[in-house]
Amino acid sequence: MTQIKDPILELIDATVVVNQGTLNEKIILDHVNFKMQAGDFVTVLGSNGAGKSTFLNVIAGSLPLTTGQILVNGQDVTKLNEIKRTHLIARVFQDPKMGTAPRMTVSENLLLAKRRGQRHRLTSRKLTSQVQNQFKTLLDQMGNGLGQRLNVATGDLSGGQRQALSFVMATITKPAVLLLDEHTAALDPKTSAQLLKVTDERIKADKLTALMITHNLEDALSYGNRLIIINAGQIEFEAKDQSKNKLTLNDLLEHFKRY
Ligand SMILES: Nc1ncnc2c1ncn2[C@@H]1O[C@H](COP(=O)(O)OP(=O)(O)OP(=O)(O)O)[C@@H](O)[C@H]1O
Repeated sequence: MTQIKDPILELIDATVVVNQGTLNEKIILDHVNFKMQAGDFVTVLGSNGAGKSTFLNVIAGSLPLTTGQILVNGQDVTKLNEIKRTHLIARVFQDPKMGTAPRMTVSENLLLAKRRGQRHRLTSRKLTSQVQNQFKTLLDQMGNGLGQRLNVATGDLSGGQRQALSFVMATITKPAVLLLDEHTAALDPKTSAQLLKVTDERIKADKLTALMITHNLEDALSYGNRLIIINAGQIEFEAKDQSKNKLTLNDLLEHFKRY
């Protein structure tokens, strides 16, 4: 008998209505039911305005649900705001400037990230050589010279290095759920491909549970064990494991023709 594992993330009838009671009232997340098991890596597709960021926003807690529930590791986090969810959920945005403090050095930013969700996280900026070495090892894995720039102000990094740092910061505490919001979209093709490769390696190595929004259909096919398409605030299509592996670019293009 196969054992059914408890989900890491669960959305139950998750709904967001904006401008309620006005002429502009609109359902932007429409009774979404969704579960992720440990190690699931879901690529998220959808046209502009489909509701992809809304989906990630409600999971992160930056947008409250109007009705419904969100559970992480079985804990009801529906009423917790974004800050109170940071020990469970980490996010990397499209803009390399988000998520890092420009005047702080690379290692100071990493130290803050390492202490995320802990009390007294601002007590000291001092780094032991052990922690410094740990940071260097992590950054060297990014393969873009970041490991040589531990004492450089983050604002002086290239966009690609800064985005790689944001990714390391988001994953350093092995969050229960990792949200990637088009995190490679602002990078040139080579840098983007490199960050995607290490993203995939880290998700697999640490068995992270991750959602990645992308507009790149090939990336959505190449990465992850699940793929979803959001339209009008609903999950309209889902493919998993073998059925995802069988999907082709043409299948996705056909799907998008309907919108
Ligand atoms: N706080 C809000 N108040 C009002 N409308 C909102 C709010 N947040 C999102 N919307 C609307 O909800 C719809 C979905 O937006 P969302 O940003 O989730 O789409 P998206 O799929 O991420 O689009 P894109 O690919 O362009 O980033 C859009 O029509 C948007 O204008």
